[in-house]
Amino acid sequence: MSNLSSKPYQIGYALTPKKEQTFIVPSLLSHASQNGVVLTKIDPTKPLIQQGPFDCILHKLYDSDWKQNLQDFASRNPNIPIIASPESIDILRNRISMLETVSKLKINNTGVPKQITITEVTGLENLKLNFPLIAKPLDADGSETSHKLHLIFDKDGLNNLTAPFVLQEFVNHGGVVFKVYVAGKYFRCVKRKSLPDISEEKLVNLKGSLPFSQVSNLAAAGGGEGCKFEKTEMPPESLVKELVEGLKEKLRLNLFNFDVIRDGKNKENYLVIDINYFPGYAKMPDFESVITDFLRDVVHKDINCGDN
Ligand SMILES: Nc1ncnc2c1ncn2[C@@H]1O[C@H](COP(=O)(O)OP(=O)(O)OP(=O)(O)O)[C@@H](O)[C@H]1O
Ligand SMILES: O=P(O)(O)O[C@H]1[C@H](OP(=O)(O)O)[C@@H](OP(=O)(O)O)[C@@H](O)[C@@H](O)[C@@H]1OP(=O)(O)O
Ligand SMILES: [Mg+2]
Ligand SMILES: [Mg+2]
Repeated sequence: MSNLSSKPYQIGYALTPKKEQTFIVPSLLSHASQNGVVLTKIDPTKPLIQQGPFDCILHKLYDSDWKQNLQDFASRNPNIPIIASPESIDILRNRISMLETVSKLKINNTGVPKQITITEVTGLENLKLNFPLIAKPLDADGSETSHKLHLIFDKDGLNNLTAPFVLQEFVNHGGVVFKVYVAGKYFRCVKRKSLPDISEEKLVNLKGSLPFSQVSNLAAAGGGEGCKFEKTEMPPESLVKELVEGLKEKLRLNLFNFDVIRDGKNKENYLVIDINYFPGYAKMPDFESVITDFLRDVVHKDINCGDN
């Protein structure tokens, strides 16, 4: 189906200023408009039903007024797709529910690191986890603090953390993380630099904790430290595909990415460590055509966006 000779599809978007800056770029706008897709900014503080008309809504905002605004729009316009339903997005805003989805898939050789939630910072003596650990804020709500993680080398490193947070076992994985970007029918796995392995010998000399933030973004452009990074094999395509299909179905989401690491102790085993709603697609090659094709598929109902 083509709309190139008829009216273009109107996609309303509601994004944070940061997301708008990185995603709504001239190359996307021009590729989309050449292919019959126009992206129009929504004012999230005003009723959606008074804006538009839209053929589809694309958003990454979480506050309750916005959710109400979306709901009012959806009940009046049940046939207009919304990317994505707040209920699905909320699953990814909590680092426990996020990874529970992976465990439920029960895919061979694929799991998540051992992790527990800490709601108060007392009584942390008998943790059934092995050091080193990573502390991650429980809420993955897109704030700067939600990306502030700590490597914890010993018991002392557990002091001065702000609850609630997740304590996750650090898994040696050869310093490379695989990021799998999903946009509807499309997916692509890329390599990024990650934290280096921590051997038992090294761990003896490491004390307390070490803060870090968005380590994989630092190497988004340049790759890793030369040869070893280049030589790192990608995970099997069949496994990536199974994860993509499983997560799309369980989460009822079409726009997300997830981080996967290969267990250094057992190289058949893969662990999913993070899933993000509507990540930084502009870092992906051909992102303009991938996103435009996806939006056209959604308007054509070739892709189901959930409830409406
Ligand atoms: N359990 C783990 N074992 C080893 N390395 C890990 C583990 N968890 C996280 N990492 C490393 O820390 C990085 C950041 O962790 P994570 O992806 O959970 O944080 P984030 O702030 O949600 O990241 P993003 O920017 O992708 O949203 C990962 O990309 C990986 O390099
Ligand atoms: O652009 P946004 O503000 O959505 O930031 C997202 C960021 O994209 P950007 O680095 O291009 O900005 C993503 O990076 P990649 O995984 O794709 O590398 C990832 O960190 C998401 O978790 C972030 O979303 P948040 O968790 O903060 O809501
Ligand atoms: Mg991550
Ligand atoms: Mg994340």
